Amino acid sequence: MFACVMAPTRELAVQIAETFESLGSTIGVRCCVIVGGMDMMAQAIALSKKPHVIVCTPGRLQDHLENTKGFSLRTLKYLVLDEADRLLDLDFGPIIDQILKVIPKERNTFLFSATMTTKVAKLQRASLNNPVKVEVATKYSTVSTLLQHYMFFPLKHKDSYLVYLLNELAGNSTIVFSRTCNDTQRITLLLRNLGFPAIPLHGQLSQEKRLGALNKFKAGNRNILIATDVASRGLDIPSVDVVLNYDLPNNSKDYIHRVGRTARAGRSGKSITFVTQYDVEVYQRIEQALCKKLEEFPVDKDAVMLLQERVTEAQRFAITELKEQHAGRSKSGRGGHKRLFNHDDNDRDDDSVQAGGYKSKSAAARGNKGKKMRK
Ligand SMILES: Nc1ncnc2c1ncn2[C@@H]1O[C@H](COP(=O)(O)OP(=O)(O)OP(=O)(O)O)[C@@H](O)[C@H]1O
Repeated sequence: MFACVMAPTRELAVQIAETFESLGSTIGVRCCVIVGGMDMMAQAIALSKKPHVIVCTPGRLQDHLENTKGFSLRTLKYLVLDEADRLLDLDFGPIIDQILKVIPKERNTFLFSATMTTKVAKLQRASLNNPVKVEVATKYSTVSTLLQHYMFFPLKHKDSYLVYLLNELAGNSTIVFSRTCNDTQRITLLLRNLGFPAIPLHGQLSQEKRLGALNKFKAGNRNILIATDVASRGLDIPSVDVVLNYDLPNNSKDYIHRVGRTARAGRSGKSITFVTQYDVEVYQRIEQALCKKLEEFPVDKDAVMLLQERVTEAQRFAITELKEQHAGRSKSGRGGHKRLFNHDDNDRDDDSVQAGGYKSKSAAARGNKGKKMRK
């Protein structure tokens, strides 16, 4: 083992491993990806073949260190932490501490992130000797090709504004960030009921579904990805035109990472952040961190209000469908399975998307009331 590259999400680890694999034959490097949600045994076999590089998420790496016979990091020369500030924070920190105890002190450590922690206690985790800091900018900066906007409206109209905006932006490849797994699923169902090609990505989907969603979005089969912050860091999808912050990010760092999913490598992109009466303070802190005031996105409020009736109806059906999914899960006797959404629910994505848009059971039951909304 030569190098270990760690990333906070499975999707990012897989992306990094794909880059190594595509370079592999040219540079003669064998890489192995070790992330949660995949078969431990297959990974153990891959590790036994002594790859030069492993790309991993911290939890699964720790799992292998503890349980896979013959596997250790004693010969490690390079440790890379991608999205290092995230890996060093409280969620992952204790696992990283454990891992660092079993790797050589004599090594090169690389920390990468668009936002880096200044907290000494966190940086101490990485046990650096003679560190060198390379900084592109001292403040949180975004690229000039990214046009950033906000929209301000009352909370009760949030879904109508989302639908209005997606109609306005039809044809663009868009990531919509929401705060919770449950709401991510609800918004997806709501949009599908209105004919939008939306697909969810969140931590309560199986690993297969998570990667499947990402691949469908990348391939353009669905051009609206509804995601939690699991998609906010590191993912490099060149086709993303727009980032919508349906819910505000928890802090300005997360804002930087989310909007960084568009306008990559010199391309242009757009971000629009939803601000309701309850979000003003957090939003102002984000603007302060950016050192700039964003422009309001122009909205035809009358057009938004005209959508309200159909959006309300679609909301009702989305809630019913969510309940159906929960009930289906209990009936199928998968009580021990702690996922909110079972595999069958998500398989419907393949079965039910037709040329005219998604047709759920509930949508089918109400006939053409669920007709396509997009222009
Ligand atoms: N020197 C370069 N010349 C041309 N393209 C580049 C160069 N460096 C990176 N790119 C391209 O820019 C895109 C973004 O690169 P990458 O994903 O490494 O960025 P990053 O700094 O990790 O971003 P983030 O951490 O915010 O996701 C990729 O598509 C990559 O191929």
